[in-house]
Amino acid sequence: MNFLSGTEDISLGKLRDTLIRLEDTIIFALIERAQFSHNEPVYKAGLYKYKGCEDFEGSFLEYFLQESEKLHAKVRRYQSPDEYPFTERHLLPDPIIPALEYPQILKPNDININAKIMEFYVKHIVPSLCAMDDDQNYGSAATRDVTCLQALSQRIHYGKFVAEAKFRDPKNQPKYIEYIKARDSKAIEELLTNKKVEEDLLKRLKRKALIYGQDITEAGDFTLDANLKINVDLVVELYEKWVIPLTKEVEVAYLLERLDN
Ligand SMILES: C=C(O[C@@H]1C=C(C(=O)O)C=C[C@H]1O)C(=O)O
Repeated sequence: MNFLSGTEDISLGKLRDTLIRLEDTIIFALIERAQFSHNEPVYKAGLYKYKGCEDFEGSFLEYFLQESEKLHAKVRRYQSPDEYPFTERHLLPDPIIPALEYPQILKPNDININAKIMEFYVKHIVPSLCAMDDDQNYGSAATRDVTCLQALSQRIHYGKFVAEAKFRDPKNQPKYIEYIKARDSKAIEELLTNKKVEEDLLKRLKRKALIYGQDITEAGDFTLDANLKINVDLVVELYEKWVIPLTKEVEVAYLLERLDN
Protein backbone atom coordinates (compact mmCIF):
# COMPACT_ATOMS: atom_id res chain seq x y z
CA MET A 1 0.00 0.00 0.00
CA ASN A 2 1.35 3.44 -0.93
CA PHE A 3 1.13 5.53 2.22
CA LEU A 4 2.37 8.58 0.34
CA SER A 5 -0.72 8.75 -1.87
CA GLY A 6 -1.93 11.63 0.28
CA THR A 7 -5.14 9.97 1.39
CA GLU A 8 -6.02 8.63 4.83
CA ASP A 9 -8.64 6.31 3.33
CA ILE A 10 -7.85 2.80 4.48
CA SER A 11 -10.55 0.53 3.15
CA LEU A 12 -10.56 -3.08 4.33
CA GLY A 13 -10.75 -4.17 0.70
CA LYS A 14 -7.56 -2.34 -0.24
CA LEU A 15 -5.76 -3.67 2.83
CA ARG A 16 -6.84 -7.22 2.00
CA ASP A 17 -5.54 -6.75 -1.55
CA THR A 18 -2.16 -5.84 -0.07
CA LEU A 19 -2.22 -8.96 2.15
CA ILE A 20 -3.03 -11.09 -0.93
CA ARG A 21 -0.10 -9.54 -2.78
CA LEU A 22 2.17 -10.31 0.19
CA GLU A 23 1.23 -14.00 -0.14
CA ASP A 24 3.20 -14.05 -3.41
CA THR A 25 6.16 -12.28 -1.80
CA ILE A 26 6.24 -14.74 1.08
CA ILE A 27 5.83 -17.88 -1.06
CA PHE A 28 8.62 -16.86 -3.43
CA ALA A 29 10.88 -15.88 -0.50
CA LEU A 30 10.34 -19.35 1.01
CA ILE A 31 11.06 -20.98 -2.37
CA GLU A 32 14.36 -19.09 -2.49
CA ARG A 33 15.32 -20.18 1.04
CA ALA A 34 14.38 -23.81 0.32
CA GLN A 35 17.19 -23.98 -2.27
CA PHE A 36 19.71 -24.28 0.57
CA SER A 37 20.09 -26.74 3.44
CA HIS A 38 18.99 -26.01 6.96
CA ASN A 39 22.58 -25.02 7.86
CA GLU A 40 22.06 -25.12 11.63
CA PRO A 41 25.24 -23.08 12.43
CA VAL A 42 23.49 -20.03 10.95
CA TYR A 43 21.11 -20.07 13.93
CA LYS A 44 23.50 -20.90 16.78
CA ALA A 45 24.27 -17.92 19.00
CA GLY A 46 27.89 -17.26 19.84
CA LEU A 47 29.30 -19.71 17.28
CA TYR A 48 31.42 -17.07 15.62
CA LYS A 49 33.36 -14.08 16.89
CA TYR A 50 32.75 -11.56 14.16
CA LYS A 51 35.88 -9.65 13.18
CA GLY A 52 35.51 -6.03 14.21
CA CYS A 53 32.57 -6.65 16.51
CA GLU A 54 33.77 -9.41 18.85
CA ASP A 55 31.24 -8.31 21.48
CA PHE A 56 28.29 -9.42 19.31
CA GLU A 57 26.88 -12.55 20.98
CA GLY A 58 24.00 -13.45 18.67
CA SER A 59 23.78 -15.96 15.84
CA PHE A 60 25.14 -15.54 12.32
CA LEU A 61 21.58 -14.78 11.16
CA GLU A 62 21.04 -12.22 13.93
CA TYR A 63 24.33 -10.54 13.00
CA PHE A 64 23.45 -10.38 9.31
CA LEU A 65 19.91 -9.19 10.10
CA GLN A 66 21.18 -6.44 12.41
CA GLU A 67 23.75 -5.21 9.87
CA SER A 68 21.14 -5.33 7.09
CA GLU A 69 18.66 -3.32 9.15
CA LYS A 70 21.32 -0.73 10.02
CA LEU A 71 21.83 -0.15 6.29
CA HIS A 72 18.10 -0.07 5.55
CA ALA A 73 17.58 2.38 8.43
CA LYS A 74 19.95 4.80 6.67
CA VAL A 75 17.50 4.95 3.75
CA ARG A 76 14.59 5.53 6.18
CA ARG A 77 12.99 2.11 5.77
CA TYR A 78 11.83 2.05 9.39
CA GLN A 79 10.14 5.42 9.17
CA SER A 80 7.57 3.80 6.91
CA PRO A 81 4.38 3.01 8.90
CA ASP A 82 4.35 -0.59 7.67
CA GLU A 83 7.98 -1.52 8.43
CA TYR A 84 9.15 -2.82 11.83
CA PRO A 85 12.78 -3.68 12.60
CA PHE A 86 13.95 -6.82 14.43
CA THR A 87 16.87 -4.76 15.77
CA GLU A 88 16.23 -2.48 18.75
CA ARG A 89 15.60 0.98 17.35
CA HIS A 90 18.26 2.67 19.50
CA LEU A 91 20.88 0.56 17.70
CA LEU A 92 19.78 1.81 14.27
CA PRO A 93 21.44 4.85 12.66
CA ASP A 94 19.47 7.93 11.58
CA PRO A 95 18.46 8.17 7.92
CA ILE A 96 20.92 9.86 5.53
CA ILE A 97 17.99 11.34 3.56
CA PRO A 98 15.21 13.66 4.80
CA ALA A 99 12.15 12.15 6.50
CA LEU A 100 8.97 11.72 4.44
CA GLU A 101 5.61 13.09 5.60
CA TYR A 102 3.28 10.09 6.06
CA PRO A 103 -0.43 10.59 6.86
CA GLN A 104 -1.18 9.75 10.50
CA ILE A 105 -3.39 6.69 9.97
CA LEU A 106 -2.60 4.60 13.04
CA LYS A 107 -2.84 5.48 16.69
CA PRO A 108 0.86 5.88 17.71
CA ASN A 109 2.06 2.62 19.27
CA ASP A 110 5.16 0.53 19.95
CA ILE A 111 3.66 -2.85 19.06
CA ASN A 112 6.39 -5.03 17.58
CA ILE A 113 6.20 -8.85 17.76
CA ASN A 114 9.25 -9.57 15.60
CA ALA A 115 10.82 -11.61 18.42
CA LYS A 116 7.92 -14.08 18.12
CA ILE A 117 8.26 -14.09 14.34
CA MET A 118 11.99 -14.86 14.58
CA GLU A 119 11.32 -17.68 17.06
CA PHE A 120 8.69 -19.54 15.03
CA TYR A 121 10.59 -19.00 11.80
CA VAL A 122 13.87 -20.44 13.12
CA LYS A 123 12.33 -23.22 15.24
CA HIS A 124 9.45 -24.38 13.04
CA ILE A 125 9.72 -23.05 9.47
CA VAL A 126 13.35 -23.41 8.39
CA PRO A 127 13.76 -27.00 9.69
CA SER A 128 10.60 -28.06 7.79
CA LEU A 129 11.36 -26.01 4.69
CA CYS A 130 14.94 -27.15 4.04
CA ALA A 131 16.95 -30.36 3.73
CA MET A 132 18.16 -31.15 7.24
CA ASP A 133 21.88 -31.04 6.50
CA ASP A 134 24.69 -28.52 6.04
CA ASP A 135 25.76 -27.30 2.58
CA GLN A 136 27.99 -24.52 3.97
CA ASN A 137 25.94 -21.88 2.12
CA TYR A 138 25.58 -19.85 5.30
CA GLY A 139 25.59 -16.44 3.61
CA SER A 140 23.05 -17.51 0.98
CA ALA A 141 20.81 -19.04 3.64
CA ALA A 142 20.99 -15.95 5.86
CA THR A 143 20.25 -13.52 3.03
CA ARG A 144 17.12 -15.55 2.11
CA ASP A 145 16.14 -15.76 5.78
CA VAL A 146 16.25 -11.96 6.09
CA THR A 147 13.97 -11.62 3.06
CA CYS A 148 11.51 -14.13 4.54
CA LEU A 149 11.56 -12.48 7.98
CA GLN A 150 11.02 -8.98 6.56
CA ALA A 151 8.06 -10.15 4.45
CA LEU A 152 6.49 -12.06 7.37
CA SER A 153 6.98 -9.06 9.69
CA GLN A 154 5.36 -6.67 7.23
CA ARG A 155 2.43 -9.00 6.67
CA ILE A 156 1.77 -9.68 10.37
CA HIS A 157 2.11 -6.04 11.46
CA TYR A 158 -0.36 -5.04 8.73
CA GLY A 159 -2.81 -6.20 11.38
CA LYS A 160 -2.56 -2.67 12.80
CA PHE A 161 -4.05 -1.13 9.64
CA VAL A 162 -6.70 -3.84 9.40
CA ALA A 163 -7.66 -3.23 13.03
CA GLU A 164 -7.86 0.55 12.45
CA ALA A 165 -10.08 0.02 9.40
CA LYS A 166 -12.37 -2.28 11.40
CA PHE A 167 -12.48 0.16 14.30
CA ARG A 168 -13.54 3.00 11.98
CA ASP A 169 -16.51 0.99 10.69
CA PRO A 170 -19.54 2.65 12.39
CA LYS A 171 -21.36 -0.70 12.38
CA ASN A 172 -18.97 -2.27 14.91
CA GLN A 173 -17.24 0.68 16.55
CA PRO A 174 -19.60 0.77 19.57
CA LYS A 175 -18.88 -2.91 20.24
CA TYR A 176 -15.12 -2.41 19.89
CA ILE A 177 -15.28 0.52 22.32
CA GLU A 178 -17.28 -1.58 24.80
CA TYR A 179 -14.86 -4.54 24.61
CA ILE A 180 -11.76 -2.27 24.72
CA LYS A 181 -13.06 -0.54 27.86
CA ALA A 182 -13.78 -3.98 29.37
CA ARG A 183 -10.26 -5.15 28.34
CA ASP A 184 -12.01 -8.16 26.79
CA SER A 185 -9.37 -9.47 24.34
CA LYS A 186 -11.40 -12.58 23.53
CA ALA A 187 -14.47 -10.58 22.54
CA ILE A 188 -12.32 -8.23 20.45
CA GLU A 189 -10.70 -11.16 18.63
CA GLU A 190 -14.07 -12.80 17.96
CA LEU A 191 -15.47 -9.54 16.56
CA LEU A 192 -12.49 -8.91 14.26
CA THR A 193 -12.25 -12.53 13.04
CA ASN A 194 -13.59 -13.27 9.56
CA LYS A 195 -13.56 -17.05 9.08
CA LYS A 196 -14.61 -16.86 5.42
CA VAL A 197 -11.64 -14.63 4.59
CA GLU A 198 -9.31 -17.01 6.43
CA GLU A 199 -10.72 -20.12 4.73
CA ASP A 200 -10.54 -18.52 1.28
CA LEU A 201 -6.97 -17.41 2.01
CA LEU A 202 -5.80 -20.93 2.86
CA LYS A 203 -7.42 -22.39 -0.29
CA ARG A 204 -5.81 -19.67 -2.45
CA LEU A 205 -2.46 -20.13 -0.75
CA LYS A 206 -2.38 -23.88 -1.53
CA ARG A 207 -3.17 -23.19 -5.19
CA LYS A 208 -0.47 -20.51 -5.37
CA ALA A 209 2.18 -22.74 -3.76
CA LEU A 210 1.29 -25.61 -6.12
CA ILE A 211 1.67 -23.37 -9.15
CA TYR A 212 4.58 -21.17 -8.03
CA GLY A 213 6.43 -24.30 -6.91
CA GLN A 214 6.41 -25.76 -10.42
CA ASP A 215 9.42 -25.97 -12.69
CA ILE A 216 7.98 -24.33 -15.81
CA THR A 217 9.77 -25.54 -18.94
CA GLU A 218 9.57 -24.34 -22.50
CA ALA A 219 8.01 -27.63 -23.62
CA GLY A 220 5.78 -30.44 -22.45
CA ASP A 221 2.39 -30.28 -20.82
CA PHE A 222 1.74 -28.43 -17.56
CA THR A 223 1.37 -31.08 -14.83
CA LEU A 224 0.73 -30.28 -11.19
CA ASP A 225 2.29 -33.51 -9.97
CA ALA A 226 5.87 -32.60 -10.82
CA ASN A 227 8.61 -32.17 -8.19
CA LEU A 228 7.76 -28.96 -6.37
CA LYS A 229 10.26 -26.38 -5.18
CA ILE A 230 8.30 -25.87 -1.99
CA ASN A 231 6.44 -27.96 0.60
CA VAL A 232 2.86 -26.85 -0.10
CA ASP A 233 1.46 -28.16 3.18
CA LEU A 234 4.15 -26.20 5.07
CA VAL A 235 3.09 -22.95 3.38
CA VAL A 236 -0.52 -23.54 4.43
CA GLU A 237 0.57 -24.55 7.97
CA LEU A 238 2.76 -21.44 8.22
CA TYR A 239 -0.29 -19.24 7.71
CA GLU A 240 -2.75 -21.37 9.66
CA LYS A 241 -0.55 -21.84 12.76
CA TRP A 242 1.48 -18.64 12.76
CA VAL A 243 0.76 -15.84 10.28
CA ILE A 244 -3.00 -15.54 10.79
CA PRO A 245 -2.96 -16.01 14.61
CA LEU A 246 -0.10 -13.51 15.01
CA THR A 247 -1.81 -11.01 12.69
CA LYS A 248 -4.88 -11.23 14.91
CA GLU A 249 -2.66 -10.88 17.99
CA VAL A 250 -1.40 -7.59 16.52
CA GLU A 251 -4.97 -6.52 15.72
CA VAL A 252 -6.08 -7.15 19.31
CA ALA A 253 -3.00 -5.49 20.83
CA TYR A 254 -3.54 -2.42 18.65
CA LEU A 255 -7.23 -2.16 19.52
CA LEU A 256 -6.58 -2.54 23.25
CA GLU A 257 -4.50 0.67 23.02
CA ARG A 258 -6.85 2.41 20.55
CA LEU A 259 -8.64 4.55 23.17
CA ASP A 260 -5.51 5.45 25.15
CA ASN A 261 -4.73 9.17 25.40
C1 LIG B 1 -6.63 -9.57 8.30
C2 LIG B 1 -7.91 -9.67 8.70
O1 LIG B 1 -8.26 -9.98 9.99
C3 LIG B 1 -8.26 -11.36 10.44
C4 LIG B 1 -6.99 -12.01 10.06
C5 LIG B 1 -6.85 -12.58 8.83
C6 LIG B 1 -5.50 -12.98 8.32
O2 LIG B 1 -4.53 -12.85 9.09
O3 LIG B 1 -5.42 -13.37 7.15
C7 LIG B 1 -7.99 -12.79 8.00
C8 LIG B 1 -9.26 -12.50 8.46
C9 LIG B 1 -9.49 -12.06 9.85
O4 LIG B 1 -9.84 -13.16 10.67
C10 LIG B 1 -9.04 -9.45 7.76
O5 LIG B 1 -10.19 -9.35 8.24
O6 LIG B 1 -8.77 -9.36 6.52
